[in-house]
Amino acid sequence: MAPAMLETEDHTRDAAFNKAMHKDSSKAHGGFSAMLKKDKAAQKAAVDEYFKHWDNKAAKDESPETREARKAEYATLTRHYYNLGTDLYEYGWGQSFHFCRFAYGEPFYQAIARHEHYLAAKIGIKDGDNVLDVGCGVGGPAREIAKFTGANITGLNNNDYQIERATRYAKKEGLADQLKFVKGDFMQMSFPANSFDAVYAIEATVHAPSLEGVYSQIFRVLKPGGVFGVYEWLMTDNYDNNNPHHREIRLGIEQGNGISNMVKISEGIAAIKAAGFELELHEDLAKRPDSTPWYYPLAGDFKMMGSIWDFPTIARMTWWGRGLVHRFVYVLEKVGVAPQGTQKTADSLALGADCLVDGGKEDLFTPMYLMVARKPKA
Ligand SMILES: CC(C)=CCC[C@@H](C)[C@H]1CC[C@H]2C3=C(CC[C@]12C)[C@@]1(C)CC[C@H](O)C[C@@H]1CC3
Repeated sequence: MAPAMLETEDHTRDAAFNKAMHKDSSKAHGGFSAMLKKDKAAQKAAVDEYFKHWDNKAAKDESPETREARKAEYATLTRHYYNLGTDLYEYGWGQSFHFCRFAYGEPFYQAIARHEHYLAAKIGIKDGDNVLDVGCGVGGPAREIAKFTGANITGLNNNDYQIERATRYAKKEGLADQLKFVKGDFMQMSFPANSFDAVYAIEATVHAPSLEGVYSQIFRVLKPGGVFGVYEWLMTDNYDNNNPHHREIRLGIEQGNGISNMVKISEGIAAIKAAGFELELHEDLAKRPDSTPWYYPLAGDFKMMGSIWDFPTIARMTWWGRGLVHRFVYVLEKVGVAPQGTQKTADSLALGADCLVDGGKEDLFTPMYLMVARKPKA
C-alpha cells in the first residue's frame, strides 16, 4: 500500500482561523450558547470547505478519485468538521466524544466513564505515568483517566477550538498540573521518539487517511515495552463495498463524522501489526451479549434508558428531539442569529447518526474495536 500523503501543517493559519470563527466562544458555558457566538463569514468558509467533499457525491458514484481527494485533505476536513460540530456534540452528548457499552440499568454518563476506565485498565496506566491521548476532543476522557489513574496526560488535537475548551475544563476541575493539550497532526507528531509510557486513542484515529500511518507515529513516540490501547471505528468484515446499501451506510457515517477513509476490521488489524506492534488483544466489544446496544441513545430508545435522569440526554438524540433543535436552529439561522451553515451541519450529523444506528443494527460497523498492542522492548 502506498504511504499516505501528509498535509502541510500551518499552526499560525489555523490559530488565526480559530480566532476569526470562534472568537471568545470557547469561554461560553454550554455548547448551545457557544454555537450562537461565531463569526458568520468564517463559519461559512468552514462549511464550504467541509461540504465540498460531500455535496453531489453520491455513494453509488463514489470513485477512487473522490476518496483520494478526501484522504489528501484529511487534516483540513477533520479540523473543519470539528469547527462546525463541537458545540452540537457538547450540547447533545457531553464532553466525552465516544460511544460505550451499557450494563443493565446503567446511567449514560456512568457508562461513558466506565468505557474510559476499562481502556485505562486494559493498558495498565499507573500513577505518575506519562501518557498520550491521541485525538483528545475537549478532554472528557483525559480528565476522567487522569482522576482514575493519577497519570499525567498530554492530549493531542488538530483543532484549536477543542484545545481551548479542553484547557479551560481542565483548569476548572483543578487538573491543570496533570493535563496538557497540544496542537498537532497525529500523522506527523512532533514529540521525540520513545517519550510516553502508554498511549491511548478513543474513537479518534479513524480520522486518519491511513491507520498504518497514525499507528506508526504512535509506535515511534511510545517507549519500548510501552502499551497502546485503542477503540477503533471500523466496518466489520460483513461490509461489502460492492453492495450499494453498505456503501451508503459507510459514506453516511464518513460524511456525518468527518472521516476521509474508514476501513474494515481486517485492515485495522493488519495496520497495527504493520506499524511494528505486537497485538496482545483484539475484540469487537459491540459483539458482547449486552442487553442494551451501544447505539441505543442515538436510536432514542427510551425503553432501554438506564435511569430516569437520562431522559433529557436521550430526548435530545431522538428523531423528534433532534428535529426540534434542528428546526429551532433553522429559524435562528433565517433571522440571522445563528450563522449560515448551522442547519446544514445539524442535518449532516443527523444523517451520520442514522447511518451509525443502521450500521450497528446490521452488524456492518463497530465504534469499539478494542486493540491492545505493545511496542517490543528490543
Ligand atoms: C466522530 C467520531 C469518530 C466520534 C464521535 C462519536 C459520538 C460522540 C458522535 C457521533 C455522532 C454524534 C451526534 C451527536 C453527538 C455526538 C455523536 C453521538 C448529536 C446527538 C448532537 C446533537 C445533534 O442535534 C444530533 C447529533 C447526532 C450525531
